[in-house]
Amino acid sequence: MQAQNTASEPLLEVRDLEAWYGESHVLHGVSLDVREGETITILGRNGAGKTTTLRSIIGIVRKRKGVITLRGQDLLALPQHKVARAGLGYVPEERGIFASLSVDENLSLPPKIADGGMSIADIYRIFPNLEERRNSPGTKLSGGEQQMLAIARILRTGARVLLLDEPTEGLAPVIVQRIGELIRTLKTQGYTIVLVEQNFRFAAKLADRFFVMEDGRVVDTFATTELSARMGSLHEYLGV
Ligand SMILES: Nc1ncnc2c1ncn2[C@@H]1O[C@H](COP(=O)(O)OP(=O)(O)OP(=O)(O)O)[C@@H](O)[C@H]1O
Repeated sequence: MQAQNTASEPLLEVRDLEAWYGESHVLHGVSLDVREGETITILGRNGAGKTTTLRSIIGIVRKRKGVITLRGQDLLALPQHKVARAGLGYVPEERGIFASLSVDENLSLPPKIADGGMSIADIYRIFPNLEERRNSPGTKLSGGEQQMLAIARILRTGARVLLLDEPTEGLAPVIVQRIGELIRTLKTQGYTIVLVEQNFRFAAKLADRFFVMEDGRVVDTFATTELSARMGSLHEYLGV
């Protein structure tokens, strides 16, 4: 069947994705898709395979099978550095900033992968707290500041599709709120966002659609408008 219109076609599509760490078969057929400008959230218990899904998309996990396309381009065939160049930015759970370098230095280092990356001035406009800390080394930043710096670094590159792994983990509620505002700002600027979250209440305010993972598979998907009707089954999947 023909697609009805191009606007609803996925920008990023993952189909029947399987992945392995060595001999350990971890993903058993993950299927999900994200449209341009959309925010999706991947939910699931610890060990369900959420992080592995992001790592497989970005190409850190190399032993994979299935289909991953971005704007129709086959990402499975690309070496990792070319995946980033296709316009994907990944913020890992461990944040990956340079601890010994200052905020300014961290923001000066990311490679440009596409046009439209934010300037350092743009970054400081949306992260005023980072500007106040611009000469502080990464080690001296709070968890929330580190998270913001990790996201800011990706925004410097020009990536328009952001894969964010548990950005709120371990952060105080007031900082979680700040991260939520930031993601909302990015959404209004047209970024496409894949958010892995355990904090369901946080994700509920941001996502357009949800994908629920269990044992290396997507077992449910629904739009935010269906959320209240799904609460019962979600409690079961997530054990919350
Ligand atoms: N480097 C690794 N080597 C071997 N097995 C791994 C590795 N990383 C994760 N796993 C296993 O893969 C499975 C999926 O883990 P993954 O980190 O993707 O889950 P997750 O849903 O992101 O959970 P969490 O919220 O705990 O990070 C788990 O069984 C985990 O133990």
